[in-house]
Amino acid sequence: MTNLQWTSYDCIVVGAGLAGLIAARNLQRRGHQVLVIEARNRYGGRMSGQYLPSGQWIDRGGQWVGPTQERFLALLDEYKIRRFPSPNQGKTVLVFNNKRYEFNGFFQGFHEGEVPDIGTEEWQDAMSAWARFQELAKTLPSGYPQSNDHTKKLDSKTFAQWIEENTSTDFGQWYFAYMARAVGFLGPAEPQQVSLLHVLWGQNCAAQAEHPEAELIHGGAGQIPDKIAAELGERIRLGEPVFRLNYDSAGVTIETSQNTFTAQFAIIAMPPHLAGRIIYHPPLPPQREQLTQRVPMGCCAKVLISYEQPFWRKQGLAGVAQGNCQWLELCADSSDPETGVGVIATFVVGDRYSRWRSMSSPARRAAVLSDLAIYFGQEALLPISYDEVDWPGDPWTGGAYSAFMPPGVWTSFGEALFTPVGPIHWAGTEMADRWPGFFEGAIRTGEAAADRIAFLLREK
Ligand SMILES: Cc1cc2nc3c(=O)[nH]c(=O)nc-3n(C[C@H](O)[C@H](O)[C@H](O)COP(=O)(O)OP(=O)(O)OC[C@H]3O[C@@H](n4cnc5c(N)ncnc54)[C@H](O)[C@@H]3O)c2cc1C
Ligand SMILES: [Mg+2]
Repeated sequence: MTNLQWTSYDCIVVGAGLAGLIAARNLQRRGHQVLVIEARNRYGGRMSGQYLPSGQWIDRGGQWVGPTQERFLALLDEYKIRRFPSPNQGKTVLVFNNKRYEFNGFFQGFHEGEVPDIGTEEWQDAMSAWARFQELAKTLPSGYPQSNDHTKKLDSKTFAQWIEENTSTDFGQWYFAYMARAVGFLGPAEPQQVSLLHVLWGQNCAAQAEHPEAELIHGGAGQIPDKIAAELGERIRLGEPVFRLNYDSAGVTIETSQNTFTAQFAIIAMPPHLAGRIIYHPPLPPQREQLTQRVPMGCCAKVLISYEQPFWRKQGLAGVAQGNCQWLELCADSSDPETGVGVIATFVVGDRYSRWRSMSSPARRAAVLSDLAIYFGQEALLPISYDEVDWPGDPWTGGAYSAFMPPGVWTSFGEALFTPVGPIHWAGTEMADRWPGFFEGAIRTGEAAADRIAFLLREK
């Protein structure tokens, strides 16, 4: 038997990630009685930071912000949190099929600056396919993918099929696989796992060309959850997984591992597959049940490696590297100029992750450092700290950076992603129609859920 709590709330928010915290804060600011229930013993979910003994911060979850992420920028301004440009002065390293290139440019779908010396045919192959990819993305209207003949056709294909049909060189193929795997395109995912429609949609509403990784945050994004939580005070309960939710037209009864709470409304603010693990009574509509069986999280670990200094700069390198090395396809300089410590953030993704995760901990570390040495030289072998964040192994997230849609999911079940069920409303970055998969998307869905509940409470 759990404890029945006699206070009844206007709204209970389940999940104290960024979306849930924003929803609860905004409702409380309007004078509503809210309660936030969080499974973990910390706030923030995928927004999570840590200070190292060197005084350097690292973001174990998300870290970057870009110029068109308006709501996130506004939040940073509101809490007077300072930003700095992501360090990118110097040459980018590309390693492709064991050959190493340095060039004064960068590509991430779009291309800027110098072209790597990869071969004209290879480069043209990638660039012309990229132009076709953008054209195809433009054929979709804005907003969530709707179901019609055109979208169904796109949703019946994997991204791997499209790559196969549209590129003719090894480099061209890798260019797109890298976009799906290393950069994300919402996921990330191996190209054969993700719907073509999903990556086209991601290109429209969360485009790399808008530079979502333009800036970093002094002290890290991980400081933000505590600031929002401070405003909510004792309205947040940590370490209480919600496992059951009963509902009817009058409201919800929510059971955690310790207590039972009641409210007029609930906002479930977490990735869809985790929302699907709660037992609902009565059962949710079949459409929603089917959806949450089909929305996997990206298979990705984040690794943060720090050095006494950003040593790569002495060699004229930017600390940005990309390529088809054995383990790491993307590395980014994440050093805060105010601490002087050098930090590389990198990711082990997809099938690489699965192989890597099955190795011993010393072997995993050696694997990451040996790839870093290929990109940046032998000094990479001597870090002052090494942190792995195994998001797929974390039961309260289940992967990184976010969920993605396999073929057929958007057009058959997509609507259930955002459709409320009686007093139950949904939030979380996965259901944003602008910057899904990013902090910005999480904030937007938290704000929208709070607006809707505030409106419904006024109507009651
Ligand atoms: C490695 C990594 C790198 C990323 N990089 C960036 C980046 O650079 N820039 C960017 O903008 N975004 C980035 N992201 C994405 C960003 O972190 C997320 O989009 C955002 O934090 C998601 O917030 P959310 O509130 O929607 O979900 P979450 O943060 O996942 O919050 C869900 C919460 O629900 C809780 N929960 C789950 N089940 C239950 C239950 N049964 N009962 C109670 N509570 C429960 C969880 O513990 C969690 O706290 C990254 C993410 C990762 C993991
Ligand atoms: Mg979060």
